[in-house]
Amino acid sequence: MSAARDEPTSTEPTIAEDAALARELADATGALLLGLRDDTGPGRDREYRGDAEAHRFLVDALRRHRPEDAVLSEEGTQDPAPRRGAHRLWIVDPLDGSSGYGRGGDEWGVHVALVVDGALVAGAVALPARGELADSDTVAPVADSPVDDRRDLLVTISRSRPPVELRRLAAVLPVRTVPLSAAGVKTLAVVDGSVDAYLHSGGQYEWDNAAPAAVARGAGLRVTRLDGRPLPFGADDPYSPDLLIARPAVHEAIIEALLR
Ligand SMILES: Nc1ncnc2c1ncn2[C@@H]1O[C@H](COP(=O)(O)O)[C@@H](OP(=O)(O)O)[C@H]1O
Ligand SMILES: [Mg+2]
Repeated sequence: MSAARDEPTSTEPTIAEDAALARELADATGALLLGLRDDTGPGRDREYRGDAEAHRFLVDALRRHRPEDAVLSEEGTQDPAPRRGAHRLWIVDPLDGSSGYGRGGDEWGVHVALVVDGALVAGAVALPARGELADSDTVAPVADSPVDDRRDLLVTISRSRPPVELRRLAAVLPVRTVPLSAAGVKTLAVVDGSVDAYLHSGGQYEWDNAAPAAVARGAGLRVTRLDGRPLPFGADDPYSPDLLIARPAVHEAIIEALLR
C-alpha cells in the first residue's frame, strides 16, 4: 500500500462511527425516558415532560459529540435558516409515540438519524419499553422472500390514522392490517419479519421516518413514497406525506397495486 493511501483523507467520522453514535444516543435517551416513566404517573404531564427532557438530553449530547453538525428535532426550532445547506444534519425524534408513552404502553421510541449532503446515511431506533435497539450499520439483513399467495399480506398501519389507500390495495391483494403506534415500532416489525410492510399516508414529518428509514434500508428493505419516489430528507419543510417500507418483492407488489 502506498504512503499516500495511508494518509487520512478526512477528519470526518465514518458512517459506521455515526451509526454507532446514533445507536448510543438513542439508547441513552431511551434509558432517560424509562427512568422518567417510572418516576411519574400516567397522563399528559408525563408525555410533555418526556418530549421536553428527551429533546434537551439528545440535542445536548449531539452538540457535545458533533459540535459542527446541524440538528433538526421535533421539539426544537422549526426555522429552516440554521440548518439550510448544512453538510451534516441530524434528524431526531426524541420521543416518537409520545401519547402512548404518557399512557404507559410500550409502543414508543427514540429516533436518531444523520443526513449528509441531502442523503440519509445512518440512523438508529430504540424501543426502550420493548427492549429493542437497532442501527443501520449492524442490523441483520432481511431475506427478500417472494409474496406468499397462500396467506394475507400483513400490513402495519397507524393505530389512530389508517391510510386511505388501504381500500385500493385490498381490492388487488389479500391484506390484513396490523395497527400499531409509533413509526419505529412499525418499522422494526417489518425488520423482524412479524409483518410484511409498513404503509402510511396523510402526513408525517422527517423526524418520524428518517431513523426508521435508515434502519430499514440497512436491513435491505425498500423505503419510498407510495408512488415509488424517494422520501425527502433535509428539506426546508420537514413535512413527509406518505411512505412504504417493505422487502423488495413485497414493495414491488404493493406499488404496482397502488399505481393500477
Ligand atoms: N397525519 C399525520 N400528520 C402529522 N403527523 C402524523 C400523522 N400521522 C402520524 N403522524 C406522526 O407520526 C408518528 C407516528 O404516528 P402513528 O403512531 O400514528 O403511526 C407520530 O409522531 P409523534 O408521536 O412523535 O407525534 C405522529 O404524530
Ligand atoms: Mg414522531
